Parts: sequence; structure tokens; C-alpha cells
Amino acid sequence: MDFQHDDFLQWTRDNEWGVTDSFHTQLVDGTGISVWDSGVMVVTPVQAGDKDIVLSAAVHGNETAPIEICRDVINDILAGKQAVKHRTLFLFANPASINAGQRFVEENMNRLFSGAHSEGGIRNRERERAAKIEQYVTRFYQEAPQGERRRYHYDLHTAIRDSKREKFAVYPYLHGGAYKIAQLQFLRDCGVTAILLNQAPTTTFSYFTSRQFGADAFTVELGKVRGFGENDRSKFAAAETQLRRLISQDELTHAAFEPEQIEVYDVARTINRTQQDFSLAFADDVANFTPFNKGELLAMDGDKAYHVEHDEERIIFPNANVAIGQRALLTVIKISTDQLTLV
Ligand SMILES: O=C(O)CCC(=O)N[C@@H](CCC(=O)O)C(=O)O
Ligand SMILES: [Zn+2]
Repeated sequence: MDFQHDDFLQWTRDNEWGVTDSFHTQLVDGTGISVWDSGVMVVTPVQAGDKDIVLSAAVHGNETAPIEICRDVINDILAGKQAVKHRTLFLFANPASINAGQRFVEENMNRLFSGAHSEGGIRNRERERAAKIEQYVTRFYQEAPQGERRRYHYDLHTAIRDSKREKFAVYPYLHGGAYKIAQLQFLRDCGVTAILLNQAPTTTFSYFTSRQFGADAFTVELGKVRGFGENDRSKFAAAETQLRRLISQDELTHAAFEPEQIEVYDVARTINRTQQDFSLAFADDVANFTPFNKGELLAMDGDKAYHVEHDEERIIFPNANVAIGQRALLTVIKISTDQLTLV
């Protein structure tokens, strides 16, 4: 058995819950290609730079634009059409959900990291896969050459709803750490125009790599959920270009950062669904970043009402259909970039 060299994504989907074998091959230029599992590929240049880069897609299988981007980058690497300068781990995280055309099969994988996959006495294959992905990422960062390393993780998503900010990113809670200008520049050049600052730990993939490995890690929302072949790839061209530059260039140069180029939002509240009887007080077509006025009703969770507590409080990721106990809505409040400790 070997992996399919001309279409790694298809081979991954054909082995949706993983394989026990691993594979290694070399490209003509000596670049190492190691496949640790279905959807798990490590690219190791002969003379690798000092970056260890994780690019993940398909944590949610219906978010196809990032999957298509990573598919094309990987296939170009395997075909010798895309140079790689830094160690790069590509992950198609949840192949079974790709095949199902759904966000997940049994459980939202992006709520299973930082060990959450092993809590609550629940077992399912998404939990097993999340645990394996944690192991692969750990192995990837730990197997890096000695010396000062720069760790990155871009977990690429698209959003269920429309968004008044088409591309935005979630900066995981940094526990007092400083935000990095270079990351704001990179995300800006990917087309990101808004950054959400999480103010508490989560069980998302990007929080795991940020907290566990000190990676510059982000959830990057690149657009809207669409079927394979339905993505206008011109809308993702800037992001794809930056990702290709990231893996292939020693250093990335960016134009100077201007605060007005990216809006910064504090996550004000996380509203979880705790009751079967949960509803949002606005229509399904109300877009991410829609502002609400103080006092307006946002959601009912059983008989608990959630009202807007700040002027211009904006909704993010509204989803009344989440599992009991999971996040049904974030609200954010815009802050001045000047308020950030930037390094
Ligand atoms: O559009 C939505 O409702 C969700 C889109 C999505 O999958 N977003 C991520 C955000 C992860 C984070 O907060 O860092 C998710 O909900 O898992
Ligand atoms: Zn997602």
C-alpha cells in the first residue's frame, strides 16, 4: 500500500478514519514527504529554515475552500511545482466529515482539543482522531531541529453565515502574552480585515497549538461554507498566495502595519446552549459582525434571556443547533488597535 501521490486529498478521503501504515518518499530535489496517517503529511526540505508550520483544513468537513487550497498546494508540492523552504505539516483533520459533506459526523472536532477528546466518558471516532492529531502536532514540533524555532499554525475555516467582514481571524487567548504585529501583517495580506481576541481558554485546535507549543496560531475564517467546486477561488487568492509564500520563503516581507487596516474586537461574551429549548432572537440570515443595540434580546436559553449589554455589540458564529453545552453565539466589541500590546 502507498499513498496516492497525485491526489493526496482523495487518498485521504478514501481512508477517512485513518491508516495504520506510514509512508516516506523523496521528491527529485530531495525534499522529504512523510505521510503519518490519512490527511497527515509532513514536508521536510533538505536544508529547512527555522520555521515549523502547521496548515490545517477540514476540521469541519463542509468548509471546502480551505480544503481546496491545501489540496492544490500539496499536489503542487508533490508535482515539484511548489517550493518548500520550511518544515510544514499539512492536516486534513476530519476526512469523514468531508465525505459526509457536514461540519462533523458525531461531534464538533473543534471542541475536542486540549484533551477535551478524553473527557466526559464519551468515545467516538472524532474524539479518537482529535487525540491522534494532537499527537501528530506534538511529534511535528518536537522533531524539529535543535535551536531557536519559530512555530506557526493556521487553522483554516469558512463560516456558516454571511459576514460583514468576509475574512477574519480568531487570536486564541494568550494568557497575557503580547500580540504580534508580524501576524497582523500576514493576516492582513491574506485579506483578513478583523481579528477577534479570545479572552479565555477554549478547546479549539488553534488554542491547543498556541497554548501547548507557543505557536503563533489562529483560526482563520476565509469566507463562507460552500460545496466543492462552488468556491470563487479568486476570493481566496490572496490567502493562498500568502500561504505559499510562507512555506517557500526564508522570510516574508510585509508592508508596514497601519492600525486602520485591521479592526480588532474583544470577545465580550460566549453564550452557550444549556437547554433543549434554545433559540436566537434573530433570523438565520443575519450576518456575522451585525451590530445590536444595548438591551436588545439576543437569545433565549430555556427561560434565561440574553440581552445586548454594550452598544455596538456584534454577533459572531450564531448557531442555535449546537449540542447542549456548546457555544451558540459569541459577541464582540470593537476596540482600538492602540489598546493592544503589540510586539
Ligand atoms: O460559522 C460558524 O458558526 C462557525 C465557523 C467555525 O467553524 N468557526 C470556528 C471558530 C473557532 C474559534 O473560535 O477559534 C469554530 O466554531 O470551531
Ligand atoms: Zn469551521
